[in-house]
Amino acid sequence: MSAVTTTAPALASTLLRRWLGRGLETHISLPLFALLLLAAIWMVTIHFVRIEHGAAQSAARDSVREQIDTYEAQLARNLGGIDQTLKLLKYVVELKGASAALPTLNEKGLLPSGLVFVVAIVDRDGMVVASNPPAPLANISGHSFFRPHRNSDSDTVFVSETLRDAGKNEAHMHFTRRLNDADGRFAGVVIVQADPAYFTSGYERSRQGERGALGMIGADGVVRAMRSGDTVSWGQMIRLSPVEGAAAPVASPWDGVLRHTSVRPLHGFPLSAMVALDRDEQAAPFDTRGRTYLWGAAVASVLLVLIVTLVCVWSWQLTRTQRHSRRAQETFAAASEASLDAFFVMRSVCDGGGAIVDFTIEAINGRAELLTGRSRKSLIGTTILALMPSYRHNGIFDEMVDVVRSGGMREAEWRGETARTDKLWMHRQVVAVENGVVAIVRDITERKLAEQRIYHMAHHDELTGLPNRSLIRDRLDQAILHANRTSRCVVVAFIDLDSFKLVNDGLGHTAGDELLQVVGARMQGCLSADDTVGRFGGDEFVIILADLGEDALAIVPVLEKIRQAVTRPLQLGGQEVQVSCSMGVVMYPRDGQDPNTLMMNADAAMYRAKETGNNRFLFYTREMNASVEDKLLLLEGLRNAVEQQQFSLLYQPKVDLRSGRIFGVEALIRWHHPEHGMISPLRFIGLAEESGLIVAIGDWVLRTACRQNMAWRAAGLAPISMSVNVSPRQFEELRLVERVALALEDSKLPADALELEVTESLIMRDLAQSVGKMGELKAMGISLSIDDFGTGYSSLSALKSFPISSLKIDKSFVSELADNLDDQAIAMAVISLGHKLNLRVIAEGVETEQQRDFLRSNDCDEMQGYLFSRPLPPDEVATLLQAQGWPAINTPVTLDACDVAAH
Ligand SMILES: Nc1nc2c(ncn2[C@@H]2O[C@H](COP(=O)(O)O[C@H]3[C@@H](O)[C@H](n4cnc5c(=O)[nH]c(N)nc54)O[C@@H]3COP(=O)(O)O)[C@@H](O)[C@H]2O)c(=O)[nH]1
Repeated sequence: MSAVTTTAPALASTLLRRWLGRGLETHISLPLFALLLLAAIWMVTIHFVRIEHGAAQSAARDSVREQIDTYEAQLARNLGGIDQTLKLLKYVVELKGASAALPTLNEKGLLPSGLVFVVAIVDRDGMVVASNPPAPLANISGHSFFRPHRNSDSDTVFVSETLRDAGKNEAHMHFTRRLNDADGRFAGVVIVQADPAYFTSGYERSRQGERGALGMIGADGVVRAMRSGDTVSWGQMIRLSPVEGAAAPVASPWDGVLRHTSVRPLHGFPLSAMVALDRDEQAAPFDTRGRTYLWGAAVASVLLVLIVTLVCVWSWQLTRTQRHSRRAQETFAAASEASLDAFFVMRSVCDGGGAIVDFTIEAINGRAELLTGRSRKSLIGTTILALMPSYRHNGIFDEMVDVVRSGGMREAEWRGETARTDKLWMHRQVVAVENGVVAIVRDITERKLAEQRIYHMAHHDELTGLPNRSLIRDRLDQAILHANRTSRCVVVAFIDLDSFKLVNDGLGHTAGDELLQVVGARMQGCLSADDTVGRFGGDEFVIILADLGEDALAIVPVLEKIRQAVTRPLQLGGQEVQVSCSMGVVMYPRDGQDPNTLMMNADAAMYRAKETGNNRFLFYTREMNASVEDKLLLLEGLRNAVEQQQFSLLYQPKVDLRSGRIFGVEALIRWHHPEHGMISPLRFIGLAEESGLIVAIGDWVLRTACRQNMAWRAAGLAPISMSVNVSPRQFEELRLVERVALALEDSKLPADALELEVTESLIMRDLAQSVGKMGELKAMGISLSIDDFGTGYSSLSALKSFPISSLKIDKSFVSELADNLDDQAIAMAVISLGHKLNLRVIAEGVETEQQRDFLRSNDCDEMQGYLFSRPLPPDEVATLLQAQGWPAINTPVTLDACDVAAH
């Protein structure tokens, strides 16, 4: 509530300020001003119109007065003359008689012109007795002008109404006086007859206009003569009081037209003079001026309205644009304040020639203060080069100038250069605005570091931190490019650790990992910063030495240093371990033109180094390529062999050392190459393993061996066990258990007649998983045996957990049993160990009787070797079994060739 009460006045004040502010806006203030101006214009105009109106009335009044004066004088003269004639005529008639009067007067020249007036003498009976000009005798006693004189002895002049002459188109007025005889009795009348036009001849069109009127009115209100324009009229009844230039025009009774009218009685006559000026005609000049004023005001008003409208529309648009712009600026300011980006609004500073020499900071946001470590106050007005002198040389200033010149936007990332920002990565966006640029700067350090981390992870080996295969390849590409540009050489060394497998399998993965880390670090320690050592995979390393001369021998000391560094003993899990390495060395461009060829050749040289005894480096030679090519050819052939069923199995008997009887056989594969003849599994099992072909091949071996065993049984031979070798990849394959079950099911061989031989190293790859899988197989009734026992490093505790039934002493220990005390000790230890774990122990590779005797005397359970039998085809195994006293064979014991691919 308090918030409401406290904010209401503030709101009202804001609204008032905004309203006043709006009022100041042109499109609002200008119309108000224009309204005032319009009112003023019209007030002045109306004022002038009124002045004109007054002037018109005043002028009309003056004119009427003047004209009535003139007209009155004119009438007075005319009427005076007429009356004088009447008086004279009366006098002469009364003196000399009617007949002599006119001649007397004519004689004296006292008669008025007969053209203008008709003078007549009428006797008491109304008979015209004399006239000038002469006229026929007539009686006028019935006329209106006769009776008043007969009935009254008044000696005043009588003015008759204007009458049209009978039978004529002419009209006349009659001015009469009474004639008396000597006794004063009525003796007749003297008459002066006049044309009414005679009394209106003073009409001036120029002064009275077309509709002005001038005339003479009888005291009875009847017009005697009146002219308006060209028309002379009479007889109208006009009851007008005598007026002297009335202030206002009045409607004329005869036609209703407004006229300024003046009526003035004529002294001595029952007549009045009248002048009436048409109001419109009189006011015409003034009205014209008034209209001019009005037109002027109207035109001025329209112009004013138009101009104001245009200005208002323009102003409104301008204001709207400004308001939008202001809102946009406010929004921009608010947004920029809230933004995580720093904003710098900068105006170009130009020299006299118009070239941009600097930028002045005009506005910034809070983020910009944080970024620069300077206050807004200190930044605004500062030039960018004063703030950041380095921008002149690092391209940023040139970029800003370029943005101003060509418009648009530029963006880039760069590393800070000030003490405050030298650890920061920033992204800038420079955008052209009017008279300058806006720079939007974002701190992207976190993103950059993340990118670097991701890049490092993607390009480095997690274990050793060394460049991984992808970065090795990249560095090699760069080194080759550089070598091409500078005509220099690059050396690539492919390094494989000797006996790493022993450490890894024997001491565990952790020890193996540690070994790789130590060895990697030692190799790195032998090289300069420009050289590269990377982990290619497993226990393989690659070294790239760039920018070298053509003398390959010059790098021998480096290679030797690496070899010695690797072979230095190290402590792993409390044990001193020593490994060596074999290196294959190639030189670009001598040994290959591209990275792939170089790597392949280095690999070939490394293998040759291994073949020739390990712990050495060998430079690549052309002949080494043959083995690589061989390998490729072999792989190709192996694929064909799978498709074209080029395999067969031999079976090597396993003999009980105590009874000397065969109790089982080991299935051993053979490849019958169509061109190269028989190929040893020693040559192709590894390749099949590498290529994955071992899965299909192993499956075929398993099925064939099971079926063969059942074939012997079907032939009536004694049941024996069948041992099948399972390679690591085959063992790890997800469907191994399923495949074994299928082989047993298809062949109907009892599970306890099948033994799978796996190596120690295979189990140790993933102990838990291996033991689990072995457990599943054992649960099916299948036996498991550890092949080549003694060459790996299974711990006793691990060995205890293996669900196996026998150990096979590797033939490398058996071969020198007769002379080598170490081998004897190992063989005896394995036998003892096996028995302690309730396992049977079998020795392989027994070739001599001494070996057999040693084994027998040391309680070894079983043996296998050339001494008893080489691996044999099925029928020969059958013969051997038969020879042991089993019944004669009555069915064939050799299986048809089986389709590997079909399985
Ligand atoms: N995964 C599979 N591996 C197989 C399969 N078949 C064979 N192999 C493995 O190939 C290696 C070589 O086998 P091979 O050439 O068949 O040699 C075996 C025997 O011929 C040989 N042997 C047997 N007795 C003696 C002897 O007295 N002296 C001597 N010098 N050699 C002898 O030993 C090989 C059997 O070894 P092992 O398997 O360890 O018992 C070999 O590693 C085979 O395992 C196959 O189908 N799958």
